[in-house]
Amino acid sequence: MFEQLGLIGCGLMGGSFALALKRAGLVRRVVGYSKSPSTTERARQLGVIDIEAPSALLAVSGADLVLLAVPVAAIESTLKAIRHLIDPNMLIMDVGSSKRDVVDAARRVLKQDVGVFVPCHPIAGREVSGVDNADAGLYGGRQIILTPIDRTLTTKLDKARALWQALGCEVIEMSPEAHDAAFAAVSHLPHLVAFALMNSITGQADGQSYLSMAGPGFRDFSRIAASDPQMWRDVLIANREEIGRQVEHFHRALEELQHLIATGQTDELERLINRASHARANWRVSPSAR
Ligand SMILES: NC(=O)C1=CN([C@@H]2O[C@H](COP(=O)(O)OP(=O)(O)OC[C@H]3O[C@@H](n4cnc5c(N)ncnc54)[C@H](O)[C@@H]3O)[C@@H](O)[C@H]2O)C=CC1
Ligand SMILES: O=C(O)C(=O)Cc1ccc(O)cc1
Repeated sequence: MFEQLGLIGCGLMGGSFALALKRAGLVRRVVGYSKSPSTTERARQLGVIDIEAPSALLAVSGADLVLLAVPVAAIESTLKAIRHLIDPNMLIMDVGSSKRDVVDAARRVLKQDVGVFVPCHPIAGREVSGVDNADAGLYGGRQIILTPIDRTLTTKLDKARALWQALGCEVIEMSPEAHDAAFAAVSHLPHLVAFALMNSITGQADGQSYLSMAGPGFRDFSRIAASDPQMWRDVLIANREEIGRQVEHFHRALEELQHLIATGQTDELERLINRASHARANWRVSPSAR
């Protein structure tokens, strides 16, 4: 049981975390801060937070648990804003979609106090953002990746693991580097491709007319293109090296298919589609992707 959650970033992820914690009876009170005062006010009106804080520092004052649920490019400035009130009794976590940049920022800003920070990435979320979409059930049954570093205190890591498990998550641990390599492939590239697909169609003279005829396959494929622009701008920039590698792999795969189509190599084309089809059919849907 935590006395006080200091929530910085009262949006989809932060708001859902606060609601989940409250529903599980794991927190006595939630003090929240978001950059825009109207968002913080809305979070209180919705019962996501109990008290509005006028600054990140004041949200952290008196907290034994702190969650940073802001876009990844805002993590460093947020840590700078709160560092004077960080004490050894606190557990500080984030939910950012990239991890190397986040741990680098935490090392730079927190220095000898970095051990209280446990970097987290819930493989839960949606293409919508904002506190109005906050949902106490968002995390249940999902995977959560923890990316501790050498300085992360074992006591804090254990506490973070127990907390996410109490919210019904399956906890996985890996290095920030391994995380960023994997999620460049299975999350960041798919979002990038979805953005590119939408722009490629809408950039054509008849694009709107084509879109008006699209069916369920297009709907499934393109859903994530509606995701939050600021959040994704930050993630794509933060993990640019790994994403660059994945874009090259993807280019090669696309060019190979394009070549087979252009040259009418039906057998080889079918072999490659067959490979993709089997891989997708045999993909054991993890809890986080259900
Ligand atoms: N949306 C998703 O599906 C997932 C998002 N994430 C990560 O979660 C984090 C938050 O994303 P969402 O909740 O989806 O975004 P959101 O836009 O719903 O919420 C972010 C909140 O942070 C506030 N904010 C922005 N800059 C701030 C600052 N400097 N100080 C204080 N508040 C600030 C915004 O006003 C907003 O209320 C991001 O780092 C994202 O990478 C992780 C997993 C899934
Ligand atoms: O909308 C979806 O299906 C997602 O994939 C949500 C999501 C977005 C970003 C993350 O870092 C993790 C999950």
